[in-house]
Amino acid sequence: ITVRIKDPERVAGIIRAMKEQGTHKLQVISDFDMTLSRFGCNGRRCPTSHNILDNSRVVSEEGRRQLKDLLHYYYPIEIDPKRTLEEKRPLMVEWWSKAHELLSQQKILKSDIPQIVRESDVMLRDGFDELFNRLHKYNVPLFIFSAGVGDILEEIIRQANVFHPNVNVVSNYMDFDDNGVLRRFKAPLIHTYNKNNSVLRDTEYFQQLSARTSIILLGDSMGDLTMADGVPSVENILKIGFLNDKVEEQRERYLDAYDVVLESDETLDVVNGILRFVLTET
Ligand SMILES: Nc1ccn([C@@H]2O[C@H](COP(=O)(O)O)[C@@H](O)[C@H]2O)c(=O)n1
Ligand SMILES: [Mg+2]
Repeated sequence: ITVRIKDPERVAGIIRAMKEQGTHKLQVISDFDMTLSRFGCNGRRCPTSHNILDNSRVVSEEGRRQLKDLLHYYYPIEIDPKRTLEEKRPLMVEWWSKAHELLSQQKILKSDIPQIVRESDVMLRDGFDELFNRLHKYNVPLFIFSAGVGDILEEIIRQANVFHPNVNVVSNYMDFDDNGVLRRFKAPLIHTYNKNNSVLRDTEYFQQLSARTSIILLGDSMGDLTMADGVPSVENILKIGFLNDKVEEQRERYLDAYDVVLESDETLDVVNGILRFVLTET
């Protein structure tokens, strides 16, 4: 595990200020895939919430092949450090739209979801239970803002017994017909590079987000950095980034953008350590 911090004094100052502001001012805004869930599973890539569906038995062999082709074409674009966000955005819309269209042709049942998740290889990062349970104990909202599939990620945290009432999710949700068959995905489409105010301002969480001015932001993509942009008067924000892929090429950019950068870390230990300090009275 490597923890990299460009400006350690600044980070210490933010953490101290968060503690002084108190529990009632704090919220955690987190990405889901590859941030709360693991990137590596026993030497292989862990599935994202999309991949869980893509690889499941409810998708035909041909469908699986097409979804994999999309992943192999668009994922390198998603993480390409040489392309600008402006270049990437329309391509991400293309990827998500094509994938959602393919999934919607597969006759996936709402009632299949618990089994699909149970049979998947998904793993939450070590220490997830400590994180979710501590935030619940201290009544700190955990806002999960994900470009993944909301129905799948909710089921993952439900099966892990940590879907507490302080957890709210904004993500891409499936739209089922009266027979419980997937027909389409609900709007707005959330992809890696529109996780910002444009999506958030129409959600019921917008008001709640506004009152909590100390923010711990957790992400793994450059697109996750704008997840807190909807909060109007942020006083303290600590951005913690998991640098999972193309580590050497992306290190400098991550260090410029995130306050704390975690490399080769499949745990939530650093986040838990900070929360332990911020949320206790000593
Ligand atoms: N068809 C797709 C589209 C996206 N992905 C991956 O999902 C991740 C986005 O979800 P977050 O919870 O991290 O916002 C992102 O890493 C994409 O690579 C996918 O696997 N399949
Ligand atoms: Mg992610």
